[in-house]
Amino acid sequence: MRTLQFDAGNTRLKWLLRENGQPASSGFFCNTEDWDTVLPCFLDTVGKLDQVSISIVSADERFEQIKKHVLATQAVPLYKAAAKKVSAGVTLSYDEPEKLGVDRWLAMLAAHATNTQEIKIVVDCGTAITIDVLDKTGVHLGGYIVPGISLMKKTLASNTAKLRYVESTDNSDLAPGRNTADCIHHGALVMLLALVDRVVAQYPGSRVILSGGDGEQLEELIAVYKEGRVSLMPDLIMDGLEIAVREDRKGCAG
Ligand SMILES: Nc1ncnc2c1ncn2[C@@H]1O[C@H](COP(=O)(O)OP(=O)(O)OP(=O)(O)O)[C@@H](O)[C@H]1O
Ligand SMILES: CC(C)(CO)[C@@H](O)C(=O)NCCC(=O)O
Ligand SMILES: [K+]
Repeated sequence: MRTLQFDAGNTRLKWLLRENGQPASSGFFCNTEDWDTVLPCFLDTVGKLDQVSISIVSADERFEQIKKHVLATQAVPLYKAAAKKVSAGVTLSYDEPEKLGVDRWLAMLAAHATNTQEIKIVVDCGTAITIDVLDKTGVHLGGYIVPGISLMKKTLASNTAKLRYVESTDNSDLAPGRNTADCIHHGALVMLLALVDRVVAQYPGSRVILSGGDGEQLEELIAVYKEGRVSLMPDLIMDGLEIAVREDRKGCAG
């Protein structure tokens, strides 16, 4: 069984190829690339697939674009995940589940499936940063949406005369900056960490489950990391996508 998974975010289209459920290879395309050129090439070289599944939070046209190229190159079912009120032991707090970003939903499914009997603080550090709180029984208590690190810095650059966008330098330094670049970069990190630490402090004994493009640089900076209560799970959304497909199959069979 060969499954190709896509996680289409607002910055990148990530893919993961699984052989019999196990990750075999992975990569990404940037949203700024010409997908009409890169996707057909990629789908031609990836080999025969049995299934393609997708989590998408970027524009609907992007889904149509991926679908067009998948169906043109592979005779496979394409599964598009959507948030639900209840599935795989997770109960969503939204009255309108379809309004929740599917990436958040899938991250919660995968976090709950770790089965650790702890409150989970699911932190996904992508273009936007989302924090979702799941109680021990899988009930979603709610969440937060804030700009991601790059977005915070881009916003400063595009709304001021004297600030320019700066790439991160020494990531783990949280000291007050002594030049503009450090003031901006350390400021973004401290803001984000203050938020995460504050949410964690509200739920004693909770576990932080961390994912997304900027997840790794935050891991060791989160206060409860020292207590062994941070789990970096880079494939969180893809793991959630596996669970969602499995649950949907069960639903069809039953
Ligand atoms: N190779 C890379 N290309 C682009 N961004 C990267 C890369 N590696 C790390 N990043 C960081 O990852 C962040 C984007 O994270 P990610 O790729 O998870 O976002 P995304 O999936 O597009 O976002 P989202 O799912 O939130 O819409 C950027 O802010 C950037 O700092
Ligand atoms: C917040 C993002 C952009 C994070 O990728 C995504 O989950 C999304 O577009 N959500 C829709 C709004 C919501 O989740 O309430
Ligand atoms: K994401």
